Amino acid sequence: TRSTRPQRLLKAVQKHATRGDPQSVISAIDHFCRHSEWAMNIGDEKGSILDSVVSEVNPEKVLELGTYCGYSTVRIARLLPPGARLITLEFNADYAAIARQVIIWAGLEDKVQLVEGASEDWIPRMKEHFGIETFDFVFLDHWKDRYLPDTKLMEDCGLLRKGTVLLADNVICPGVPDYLAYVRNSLSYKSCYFKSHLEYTKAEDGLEKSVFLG
Ligand SMILES: O=C(NCc1cccc(CNc2ccc3[nH]ncc3c2)c1)c1cc(-c2ccc(F)cc2)cc(O)c1O
Ligand SMILES: [Mg+2]
Repeated sequence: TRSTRPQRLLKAVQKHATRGDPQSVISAIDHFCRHSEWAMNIGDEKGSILDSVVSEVNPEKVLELGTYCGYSTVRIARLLPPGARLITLEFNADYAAIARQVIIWAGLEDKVQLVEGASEDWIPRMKEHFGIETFDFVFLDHWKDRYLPDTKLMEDCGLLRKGTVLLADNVICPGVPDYLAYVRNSLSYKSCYFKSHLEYTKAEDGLEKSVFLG
């Protein structure tokens, strides 16, 4: 049967990127998505904003909600200091299988733990299962109707500390209005918007950066 888009994206990485070279993996995926098939990676324009926020935070403990093919996982993990750890959650088993291979091709498997399952099942288990106290940085890029409930769940589970940075993709397109209203009106967050474009297109999109104030 016909291959899937994630399978074709992985093939492009294995054909054009150099093993162990994260930047070449990023470039190969961006080239594939611009010139062959659009895919819902954060992309190079929003990806540069992600890079600057990660570099500013310099996190030891990172949570990513929504791995997809591992593009943003690679973008984040390549910037982490030695000993830092990224846990990435992916509900879709087919996406997870591709992402594992992309992360290995980039040579970042030692920094990344990819967990298959739903955020609502795994967020309450972060402490006992992964020995995580709190996260320094959380990247939200999963189902858009889960951003708000999962943020509240992370608060309730004590996974956020004074200064934890949340960065949310797609706050304009597809949009996460309930989440935006919450982080922008809550006294527990300092929030700001980074205007950009939907990956590989001219449509408006952006990232919302929200610092938890405790
Ligand atoms: O919807 C999006 N992404 C989320 C998503 C989507 C599908 C499947 C999954 C399954 N993965 C999953 C689910 C639940 C989970 N719980 N915990 C982990 C976890 C993981 C996740 C998205 C859409 C567009 C977009 C599409 C079309 C268009 F025209 C414009 C824009 C652009 C994006 O950048 C996007 O990020
Ligand atoms: Mg996204």
